[in-house]
Amino acid sequence: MFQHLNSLNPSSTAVILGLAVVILLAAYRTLGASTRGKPRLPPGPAPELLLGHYRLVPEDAAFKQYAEWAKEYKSDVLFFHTFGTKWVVLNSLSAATELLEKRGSNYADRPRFVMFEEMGWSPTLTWLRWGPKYHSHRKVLQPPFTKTRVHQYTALQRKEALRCCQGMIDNPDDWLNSARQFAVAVVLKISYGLDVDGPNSPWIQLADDTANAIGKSGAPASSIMDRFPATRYLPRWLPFMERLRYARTWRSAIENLTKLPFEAALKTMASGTNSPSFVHSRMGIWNDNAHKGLPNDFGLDDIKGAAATIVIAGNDTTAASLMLLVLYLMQNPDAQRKAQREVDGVVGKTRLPAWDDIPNLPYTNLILQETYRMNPLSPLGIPHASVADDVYNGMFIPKGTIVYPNIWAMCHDEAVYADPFRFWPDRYRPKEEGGNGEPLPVGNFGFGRRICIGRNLAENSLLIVLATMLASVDIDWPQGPDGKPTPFEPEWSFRGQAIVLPFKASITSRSVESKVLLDEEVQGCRGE
Ligand code: HEM
Repeated sequence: MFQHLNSLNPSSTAVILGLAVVILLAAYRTLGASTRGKPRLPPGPAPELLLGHYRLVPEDAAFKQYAEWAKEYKSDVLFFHTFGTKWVVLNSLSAATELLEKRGSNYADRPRFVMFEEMGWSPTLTWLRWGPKYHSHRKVLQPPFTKTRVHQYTALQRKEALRCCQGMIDNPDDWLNSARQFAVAVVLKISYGLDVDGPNSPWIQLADDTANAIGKSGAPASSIMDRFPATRYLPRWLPFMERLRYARTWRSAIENLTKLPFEAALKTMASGTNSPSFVHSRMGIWNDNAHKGLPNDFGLDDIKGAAATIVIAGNDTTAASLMLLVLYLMQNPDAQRKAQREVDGVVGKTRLPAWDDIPNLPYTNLILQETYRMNPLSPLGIPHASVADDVYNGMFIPKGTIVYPNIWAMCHDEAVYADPFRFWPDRYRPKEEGGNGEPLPVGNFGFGRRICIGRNLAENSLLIVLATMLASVDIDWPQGPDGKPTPFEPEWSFRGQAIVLPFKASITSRSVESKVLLDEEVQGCRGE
C-alpha cells in the first residue's frame, strides 16, 4: 500500500501524517516505559513536543553542535530521541574506549540504515546488523587486510603513487583527477583485478559518483527515514523528504558500482585474462562448491556486496585524505620543507621512496597523523547500536540505542591538544625534542569490533603517496592574476563526511632530475 503514496494528493497525505502523529505519541510512551525505574538518562538539550530532538540537531556539522552541548551540559555522553529512535553521542575518548572497546560486545550492532536501503546497497559489511550474516562477511573481508597480509599490496600502491605524482605534474590544473585515480586504482585492482588505464578511465567517474552519493548523504542513520522508517513511503515532494529525494537521485551510482565492475571481472575470468583479486578468489570457491554440489554460504550477492564494499569504503576515504594532505602541505610550507628535507636525507636524490624507507621517515608519518586529527573524515564515525541495557557513570543507556562517537570532538579536545586547530605535526614528539608529548589521534578508523578493516591498507596508501609527493613535487598556493601565489579559504562539506571541496593548487616538479626519475620509475612499472 505504501508504494502508492507518491501518487497521493496533499489531503490524503494529511490523513497519513495524522496517523503518523498517533504513532509518535505511542513511541513517546514506549520510551517512557523503557526508562521507568532505571538510572537517569544522559543529559542533553530539552526535546520538543512530539518531534523530540528532530529539529534541534543540525544536518550540517552536527558534530560541532554536539561538542558545544557536551560543554554546556557538562557531560561527555549526551542523549537524544526522536520518533521513538534513541541515540547517544560520546564526546570523549574515555567514554568511547569504555563503551565501544571494553564493553565492545554490547555495542557491536549497527542501527538499520533505512536511507542507505533506499540508495540500493546490497549486503555490505559496513551496514550489516550484528549477527550471522555480519560474521560471515567480516570473516571473509578482514583477513586480506591484516597488518602482515596487507604487504601483498605495497608494490601496487607504490606504482599508483608514482603514476599519481606524474599525473599531478603533467596536468596540474587537473591534479584532483590524479588523486582520484590513485585511490580508485588501488581498491579496484584489489577487489576486481581491474586496471585504471588513465585519467579518462570510466571507473574514476563511477567511483566519484559513488563518493558523491555517500559523502553528502548526511551523517549515517540520521535522516528522517532512519529515525522513522515509515516516512520512506511518504511522497518525495514533501519539503522535509529532501534526503529521500537525494537517495533516489544517487541510487543508480551505488547500483552501478555494485554491478559493473563485478560483471567486468567475471568477463576477465571467462576469457582467462584475469589477475588475482578478491572477486576471482571468492568466485573460485563459489564455482568449486557449485561443481561439487556443496552449499555456498557466501552467495553471489554476498560476493558482489563485499567486493563493492572494498571500493566504496576504500576509494573516497583515501581520495579525500589525499586531498587533505595536499591542502595541509600547501597551507603549511614550513612543514612541507621540513618533511622534504627528511625524505631527501633518507632517500637521497638518485631514487624515489621505497617501502623500506617509510619507517625511517618519522616526521612524514606525523604529517599523516596530524592530518587525521585536523579533520576526521567521519566526524561522527559510523554509528554502533547497543545490544542490551547498560549503565555508564550512573547514566542509563537503553537497549537499541544508536551510539555516535564524536571523533571530531576527541581530536579537538583542548585538554589533550594544545591549540587544536593549528597544524603542528611535532605536537606528538616528546617535550625534550621540541614537541608537546601529545597522544596520536585515535578514532579516525572507528572503535571496537566494528573498527575499519581497511585501516592498514589506507595508511600504507597514504604514506607511500605522501612520501612520493614530498620527493617529487612542490605544492604551493595557485597563482593569482599577478602571477603570485594567492592564498584562499577552501570550502568544506560537513554533511555526512567532513570533506574539503575541490580546490586549486600549484603542483610543480621539484627539479628536472626528480621529474626524470619519476618518469623512469613510472616507465619501469609498466606491465607490472
Ligand atoms: C583513510 C581511509 C579510511 C577511513 C578514514 C576509514 C574510516 C572508517 C570508519 C570511521 C569506520 C567505522 C568503524 C566503526 O564503526 O567503529 C570504517 C569502517 C569500515 N571500513 Fe574504513 N576507512 C578508511 C579506509 C577503508 C578501506 C581502504 C577499506 C577497504 C579495504 C575500508 C573498509 C571498511 C569497512 C568494510 C568497514 C566496516 C567494518 C564493520 O562494520 O565491521 N575502509 N572505516
